[in-house]
Amino acid sequence: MESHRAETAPRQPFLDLPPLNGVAGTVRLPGSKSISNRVLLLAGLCAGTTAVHDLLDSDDTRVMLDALAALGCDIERLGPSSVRVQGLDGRLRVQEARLFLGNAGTAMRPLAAALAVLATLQGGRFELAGVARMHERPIGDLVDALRPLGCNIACPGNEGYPPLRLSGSAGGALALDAPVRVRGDVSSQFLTALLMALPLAAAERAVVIEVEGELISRPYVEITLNLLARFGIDVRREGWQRFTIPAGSAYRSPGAIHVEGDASSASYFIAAGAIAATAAPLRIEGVGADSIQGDIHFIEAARAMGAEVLTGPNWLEVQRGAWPLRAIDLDANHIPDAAMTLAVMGLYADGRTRLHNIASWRVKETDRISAMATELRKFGAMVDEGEDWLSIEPPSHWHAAAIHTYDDHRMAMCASLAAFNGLAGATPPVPVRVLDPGCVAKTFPTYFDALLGVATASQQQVPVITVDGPTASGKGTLSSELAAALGYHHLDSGALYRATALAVLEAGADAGNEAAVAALAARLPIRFELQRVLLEGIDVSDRLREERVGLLASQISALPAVRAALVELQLGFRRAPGLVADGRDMGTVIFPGAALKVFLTASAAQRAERRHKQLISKGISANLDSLRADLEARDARDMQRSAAPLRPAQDARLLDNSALSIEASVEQVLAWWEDVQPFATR
Ligand SMILES: Nc1ncnc2c1ncn2[C@@H]1O[C@H](COP(=O)(O)OP(=O)(O)OP(=O)(O)O)[C@@H](O)[C@H]1O
Ligand SMILES: Nc1ccn([C@H]2C[C@H](O)[C@@H](COP(=O)(O)O)O2)c(=O)n1
Repeated sequence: MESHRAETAPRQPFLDLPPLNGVAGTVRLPGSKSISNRVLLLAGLCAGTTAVHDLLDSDDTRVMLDALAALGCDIERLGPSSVRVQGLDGRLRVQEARLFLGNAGTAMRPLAAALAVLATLQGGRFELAGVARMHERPIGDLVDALRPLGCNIACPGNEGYPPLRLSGSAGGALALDAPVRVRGDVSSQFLTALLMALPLAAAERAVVIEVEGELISRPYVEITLNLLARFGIDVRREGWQRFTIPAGSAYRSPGAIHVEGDASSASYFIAAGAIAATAAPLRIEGVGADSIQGDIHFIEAARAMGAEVLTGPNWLEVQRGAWPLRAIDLDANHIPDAAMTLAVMGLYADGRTRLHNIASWRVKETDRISAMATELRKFGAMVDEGEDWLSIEPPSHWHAAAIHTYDDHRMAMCASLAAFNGLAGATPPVPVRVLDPGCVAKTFPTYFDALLGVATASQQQVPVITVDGPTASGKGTLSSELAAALGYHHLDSGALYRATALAVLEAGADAGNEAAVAALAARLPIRFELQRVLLEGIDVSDRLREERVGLLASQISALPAVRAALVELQLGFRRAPGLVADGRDMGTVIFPGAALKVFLTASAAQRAERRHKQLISKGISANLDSLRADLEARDARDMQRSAAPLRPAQDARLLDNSALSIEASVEQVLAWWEDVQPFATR
C-alpha cells in the first residue's frame, strides 16, 4: 500500500525523525556526484557526443549542466537519469558567459581552470560565481597555479576566492615550458582541475604538473585519472608529486558512460546497517568492490568499528557485528567526506572515537569540524576538536535535539543517523529534528525517503496529528498543508469511505447489506499517489467527490462492520516520519493516542459558501441553500450515529476557522505542534 505522502517541499524548515529501531531491505544509491560532474565536464570538452547514464540529478549536477548549456554544448535529456552531451571539441562556442555554480566545488574548480585555459588560447570573458558560502571557499591555490601560465584571472570580491573573472584575447599562448606547480595540501580539487583543463593545451607538447606539499584526498585524483583515461587522456604519474599529460593528447568521447552509485552516500546506509540491521543485512545497490571512488574505503573503517560487510562488484550487504560499535582512532585523510559518518557512528561506540588529518573539513560546504562538534554535543556527546581533528565520546544521556545543517548536505544526512538512539539505550528514545532537510538536494535529493524506505520505527513512536470536524470545515486542506510543512504522510480517511461507496455503486451491491459492503471495504484496492486516489490502478479522485458518492459514503459510514473493516488500512498509514490524519473519528477511535488532536469547525453558512465556491470553480453548478441543507443533514447523521460518531476527542484543541484564512489555520496548528515538541532550540 502506498500512502498519501506529501512531497518534500524544496526548503521545508525542518524534518522531525522519530526514534528509529531497525533497517531492512534494499536501497539503490543515486549516481556519484564526483563522477557525474567530472564526466559532464569531460563530455562537454571532448570531440563527439557522450550519452551519460545513471547521472546524479541534484543541485550540483544541475549547475554543471546549466553551465555547459550556457557555453554552447547541446544537451539532450534521454531519460530521468540520462543525458546526451555534444562536446565542444576543445573549441569555445561562446566567447562570453556568466556562470552561476551554486555551492558546487566540483563545478567551480574544474570549470575555472578549463575556461581560464580556453580564454587564454582562444579569447573570451567569463564570470564564475556561486552562493555566499562558495565565495568563502578558497580557490587561491588554483589561481596561483594558472596565473604564471599567462591566464588572466581576477577575483573581484576577495583575492583568492570566487567570484572569478577570466579573460583573454584570441591567439594567446600558455607558458608551459616549466612544470605547472600547484599546492596539494588544502584540496585535491585544484590538481583535478588542472588535470582536466591542461589536456586542452597538450596537442603539440607535453604538459607537466608538479604538486607542492603532501597531496591530500588522493582517491579523488585517482577518480580523475581514471575518467581522463576513459576520455582518451593517459596521464603518466610519478608518485603523487608529478603528472605528465603526453604531447598529442586530445579528448575523445567514449560514446557512452555509466556513472556508478555515490560511495559517500553509501556511507550513511553502511552506518545504518552497522547500527541497526540486526535480523538481516541491509543491501545497498550501486557501488561495490569495483568502485573507483575513494570513499569505498569507508567500508574498512566501518568494519573496524564492528560492521559486517559483504561486497559484490556493485553491491554491499551490511549488518551489525560488534555492538556497541568499537571506538576507533583513524587517520581519515583518505576518506574526508565519508569520515563525517564515522563521527556519528562514534555516538554508538564503546569509547572515544578520534578522527585526525581531516583539516580539509574546514573548507568544505561549511567548517565541518566545528559544525559536527557543535551539533553532536546537542545530543549529549562529549566532543573535542582541534585544527585538524575531532573526537567523540557517546552521550551517557541522550537529548532530543534540533540539528543545524549549515546548508551542508552531509550534516543533514549524518544527523539522521542519530535517530537510532534507542538502540544505544536512550531512555526514552528521542526524536531528531533536522533543520533545513532540503539541503540534501546537493547530492541526494531523495535521501530521507530512501532512509525511511528501509528504516523501521515502532508505531507508537511515530507522531500523529489528527484533524476531525464536520463536512467542508477545511480538514483536508489544513491536513495536506500540515503534512507538506512537516514532511509527513497524509491520511484522508473520508476518501476511504467514499471509495467504498464508489465500489458499492460500481458493483451494483445492496448498500443496506452491511456484510456485503464491509467485504468490499475490507479488500478495497486503493492506492494514494501524488495527491491522486487510485482504485484498481484507475484515478478516481474526481469521481470520489461526486455528490451521490459523498451521500452514500455518509450512509455506509454509519455501519459498524464497514468501519471495522477499514481500521487496519487506516492504522497502516502511521509510518515514519509521521502522519496527519483527517476525518471524523481520527482522534476519538483510530488514533486515540495522537500527540495533537484538532477539532476543526466553521459555521454552517461559511462551510456551505466554501463548498459552493469549490464546486463553481470546478464548473459544477450548485445551489447554496440546498448545499447548506445537505451538509447539515450529513453532519447530523455523522454526529448521531452510534458507531464512532463525529465529536471532539476530550483532549482535542478546538479551532473555529470561520474567520481564519487557510494560512492562519495552518500557522495556528503548527504553533500548537511546537508546544508539544521536546526539541531544545539553541
Ligand atoms: N480557513 C479557510 N478559509 C477559507 N476557505 C477554506 C478554509 N479552509 C478550507 N477552505 C476551503 O473550503 C473548501 C472545503 O475544504 P476541504 O475540502 O478541505 O474541507 P473538508 O473538511 O476536508 O471537506 P470534506 O469533509 O467534504 O472532505 C475548499 O475549497 C477549501 O479551499
Ligand atoms: N473518519 C471518517 C471519515 C469520513 N467519514 C464519513 C463521513 C462523511 O460523510 C464521508 C465522506 O467523508 P469526507 O470525504 O466528506 O470527509 O465519510 C467517517 O465516517 N469517518
